Amino acid sequence: MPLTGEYEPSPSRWSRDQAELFERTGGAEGNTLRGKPIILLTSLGAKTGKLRKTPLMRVEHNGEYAVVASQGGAPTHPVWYHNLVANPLVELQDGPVRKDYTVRAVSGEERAEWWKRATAVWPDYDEYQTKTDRTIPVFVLTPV
Ligand SMILES: C[C@H](OP(=O)(O)OC[C@@H](O)[C@@H](O)[C@@H](O)Cn1c2nc(=O)[nH]c(=O)c-2cc2ccc(O)cc21)C(=O)N[C@@H](CCC(=O)N[C@@H](CCC(=O)O)C(=O)O)C(=O)O
Repeated sequence: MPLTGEYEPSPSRWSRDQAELFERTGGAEGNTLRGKPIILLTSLGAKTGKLRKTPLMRVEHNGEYAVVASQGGAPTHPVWYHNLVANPLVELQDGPVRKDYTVRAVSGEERAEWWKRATAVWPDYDEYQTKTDRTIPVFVLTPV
């Protein structure tokens, strides 16, 4: 059941423009960052209940995805992190395919496994982790 609500564009122009181009073209355009594939995550705002759309690196394995709340190694989590904690039902669009997923934060061995997959796509995640004391959260999305 797709998420319903009013879309609230991100104040981050870079991310908003890519999210809107990706969605407008059914994932045919705006689908990479420095040549690496991205996905579009739609989450429900933890405070506003509005639909938030966030482009993130595409980390996929056997139909599940991981999203990494890195925000470039900033000292705080990206705000969308709080949406996934509060509302662990999201939509993820990969190319033209958009599906519903349940979300869970992973830790320990499972996180290490997904972290390896994530850095295989986007090696910069390792560098981001050296820039901050916070453990960068990794969420795994399982199709509903
Ligand atoms: C600017 C801020 O964005 P953010 O949610 O912190 O997310 C920051 C970034 O992670 C986001 O811009 C990502 O898209 C950046 N980004 C990646 N960011 C990552 O963290 N990881 C990635 O792998 C990643 C890849 C990527 C690829 C392409 C691209 O264009 C951007 C990419 C934002 O949208 N703030 C809103 C609030 C958004 C929100 O969700 N509000 C909640 C409240 C949440 C709460 O505070 O409880 C609500 O509506 O209720 C505002 O200030 O009004």
